[in-house]
Amino acid sequence: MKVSVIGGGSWATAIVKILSENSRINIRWWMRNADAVEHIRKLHHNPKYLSSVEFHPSKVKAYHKIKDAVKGSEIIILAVPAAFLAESLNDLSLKHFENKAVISAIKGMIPETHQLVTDFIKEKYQVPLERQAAIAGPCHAEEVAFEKNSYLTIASPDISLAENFADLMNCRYVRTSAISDLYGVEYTAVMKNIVALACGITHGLGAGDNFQAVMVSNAMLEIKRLLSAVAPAERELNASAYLGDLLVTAYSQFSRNRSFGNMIGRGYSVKTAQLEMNMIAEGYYAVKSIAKLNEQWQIDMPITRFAHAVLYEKNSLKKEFNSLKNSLF
Ligand SMILES: NC(=O)c1ccc[n+]([C@@H]2O[C@H](COP(=O)([O-])OP(=O)(O)OC[C@H]3O[C@@H](n4cnc5c(N)ncnc54)[C@H](OP(=O)(O)O)[C@@H]3O)[C@@H](O)[C@H]2O)c1
Ligand SMILES: O=P(O)(O)OC[C@H](O)CO
Repeated sequence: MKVSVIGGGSWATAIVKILSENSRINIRWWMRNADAVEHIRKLHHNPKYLSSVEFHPSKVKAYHKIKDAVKGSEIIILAVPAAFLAESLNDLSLKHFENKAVISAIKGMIPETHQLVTDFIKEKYQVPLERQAAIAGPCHAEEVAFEKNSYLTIASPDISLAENFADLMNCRYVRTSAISDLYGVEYTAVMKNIVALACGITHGLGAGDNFQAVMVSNAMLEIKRLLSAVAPAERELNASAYLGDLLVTAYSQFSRNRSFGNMIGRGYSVKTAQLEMNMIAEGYYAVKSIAKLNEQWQIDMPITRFAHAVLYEKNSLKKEFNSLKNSLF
């Protein structure tokens, strides 16, 4: 089976590693960086992300032209930050997606349209949601590189697609399961990045573990209100695809969003924090989309409101922090 992976960052690299464990799969891997493609072809490592991971050339072929990477594959996995997805897929048209399953590994929203990734793919490339799935769960790329035990949940309205893809990703150190709650896991993934960013900001401002625990508990309630309003369904929010994903991002040393927020809380500008990070904090873009959508939804979202006020309204950090403190319980 041929599987295309779109993206050259940490998560794409981790996904290629996981899929390489499966003897049934050949991987066609696209990234925008031509030098990195050459490096992988010659030296079998991604030079910039998870560079210790080695790829077997008979299993993994790297491409710089996206049309070559998707040729003949049955599954396309999207693993670029949401802000760069439209640009990355620019050379593809409807025919490149015909009869293929599309799996989103992205935990963000399309900034220009404020769409979930699967809605964007449905609208632009006419791939119905039943042919799409999302990869969810608490799993940092860096830990995949070290083969630390991890759990992923694959969500699709077509449960057999979710189960089949979950089966492909199951390996010695990754255990997978399948659910049907596509929108639920996508919105949760977007929200947990916003929450981690806000946790980072408050930590940078001097808040401790006590406050963070209150933030995370309130965040679960914020997520619950959001999901009840925009994607009502029966779901187990304590499952690892929801609560677990929130916890790992809010607490892990590997969290980009938390680190980014922490720098903002310590007084860095957005530009400086982005330069310092060298990786993408999805939450930065997601805050803007969720705040915009909430102008219509009108859901009580104090943590999103706080992050938006600090990042986009340039309000006083201290004033916004005080107002956040008064909104939590
Ligand atoms: N990292 C994780 O542990 C993890 C886990 C689960 C889900 N995710 C999700 O996976 C998605 C990808 O994140 P990531 O962690 O792999 O990101 P990352 O490691 O920060 O890599 C960023 C990627 O974006 C590309 N990029 C940067 N600026 C760009 C631009 N202006 N135009 C086009 N491409 C650009 C980079 O290409 P160059 O290297 O060429 O600059 C690189 O391939 C995100 O939605 C994230 O939430 C990540
Ligand atoms: O945990 P972070 O902040 O690195 O976010 C990246 C991904 O969204 C993790 O799920």
